[in-house]
Amino acid sequence: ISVLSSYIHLQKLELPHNRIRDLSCVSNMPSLVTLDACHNEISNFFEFQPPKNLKEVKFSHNRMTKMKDLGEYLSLCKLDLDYNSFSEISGLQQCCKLTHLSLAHNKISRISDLDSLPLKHLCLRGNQLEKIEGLENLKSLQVLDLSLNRIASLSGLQNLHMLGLINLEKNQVSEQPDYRLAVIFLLQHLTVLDQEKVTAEEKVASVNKYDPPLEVVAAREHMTHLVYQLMQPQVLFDSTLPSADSPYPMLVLTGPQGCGKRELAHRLCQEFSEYFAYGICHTTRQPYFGEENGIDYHFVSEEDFKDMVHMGKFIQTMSYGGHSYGLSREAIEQVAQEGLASCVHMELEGVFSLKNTYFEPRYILLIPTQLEKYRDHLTGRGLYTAVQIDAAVSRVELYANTNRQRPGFFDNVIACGTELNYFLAFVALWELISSRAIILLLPEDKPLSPVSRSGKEILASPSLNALDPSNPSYRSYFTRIQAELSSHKTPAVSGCSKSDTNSTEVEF
Ligand SMILES: Nc1ncnc2c1ncn2[C@@H]1O[C@H](COP(=O)(O)OP(=O)(O)OP(=O)(O)O)[C@@H](O)[C@H]1O
Repeated sequence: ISVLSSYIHLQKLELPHNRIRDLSCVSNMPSLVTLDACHNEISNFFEFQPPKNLKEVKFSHNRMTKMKDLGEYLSLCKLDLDYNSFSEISGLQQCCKLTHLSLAHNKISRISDLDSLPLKHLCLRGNQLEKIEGLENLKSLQVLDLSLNRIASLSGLQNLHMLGLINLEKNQVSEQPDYRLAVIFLLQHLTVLDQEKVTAEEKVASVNKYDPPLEVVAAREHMTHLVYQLMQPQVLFDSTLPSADSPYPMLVLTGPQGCGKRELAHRLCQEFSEYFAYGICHTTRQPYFGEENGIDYHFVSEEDFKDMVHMGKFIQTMSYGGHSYGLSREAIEQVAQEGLASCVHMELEGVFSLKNTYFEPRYILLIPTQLEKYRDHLTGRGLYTAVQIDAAVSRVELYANTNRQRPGFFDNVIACGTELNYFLAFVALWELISSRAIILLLPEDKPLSPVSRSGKEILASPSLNALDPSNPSYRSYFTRIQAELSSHKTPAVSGCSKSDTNSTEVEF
């Protein structure tokens, strides 16, 4: 084809299906924009002077073995090198306009050197790849074909946020169970996987499998307990039986770990002992110093807990910090048989679960408003590792979000977080209950006030002690803040309001 050397104005050159070995004539075509030399016998890679505007090159089905630096081919946008014998990707770093690259059916065993490219389409079908690597920075990648390789894992696919189409057919990984759902979950913008459209159902199923929303987890958990319960001989829990007009009264205090809800629950049951008793949950964690079995929790082994689940004993369960927690039907029934309402505390997931049951508790959210103080408080307890503290603090936003996004999900919200706020939270709770704003279903004939003492006496109680679970009397901690209180007016803290004007950090 040396005769073509005189065609110096050529912009488009198509030479497919010949026996061409030498393309040096292209050096005389400075205006060339597209070059198609596929199905030839070329073994030299780009052996010609770079035409300044060369955008598209097709060299598929040739005999090339080694890539070289294409730094001078600055306009290159599309490069088709399928069906050659390349074993390595190299020399493309400077091709700052390369958006389409195809190297299908070569002998490439590693993805390399593509980092800085603005690639939108990449095809490496039919190579010898064993893992997905070197793609993390290809933020513009929209189409990726890695089919017919030896890829065994999906790792390396994360961060490809623009990817809409991927083909991983004929790799080991595509044989794995739930492979489709895993890919769809990793690549949230995917529309086509392995040449099949991704359906809306698959998208929902993938999220439900790998990051299920709280409702889904709760629904599954509820179903499990219900099925196990139905498999047992039926026992009538008559004190808590649902009835249309008066559901059994229950109060659930919820909020992140160590926010003070447990202390408030105990305190409430002390002060309103004619109305409330503490619903004792089961847990598989070890008791902290000062905690008593049958008062704070029923402390049980993992095995016993599992047995209880299988015997349908629980209304709800939850895993938190590597331990299991559960509220049993019997715990509630015991309180109910004494003619009392149950007061329990639990994490948000527990609330979602309870909402599936026939119980109709009132839910009060206690939310720390000042994250740093909450963190200090958890640290000061000396019970938690840094990871546990981070986890607890990070969950505050989950509570705040739930409250913001689901009006009415909690019956009341009380700000807490500092010791002073714990006190204020109690006062708020006390006011809510006294005014019957939350427990609407308590018997009307009982006068609603703290049974033992007046409000002032509660504050002045000498028996009250520090807020520290390792202290045996930590359930009463109010004296410690008395001094602080004397310099404050008792504010009217009510549900859904922020009690502390300085506490502006968490919006709920
Ligand atoms: N049955 C349950 N379902 C869901 N969450 C529960 C249940 N029982 C307890 N929890 C919650 O699990 C978390 C861990 O409980 P644990 O008693 O181990 O923590 P803690 O450090 O003493 O904190 P807290 O003072 O909030 O109880 C707490 O937020 C607690 O309210």
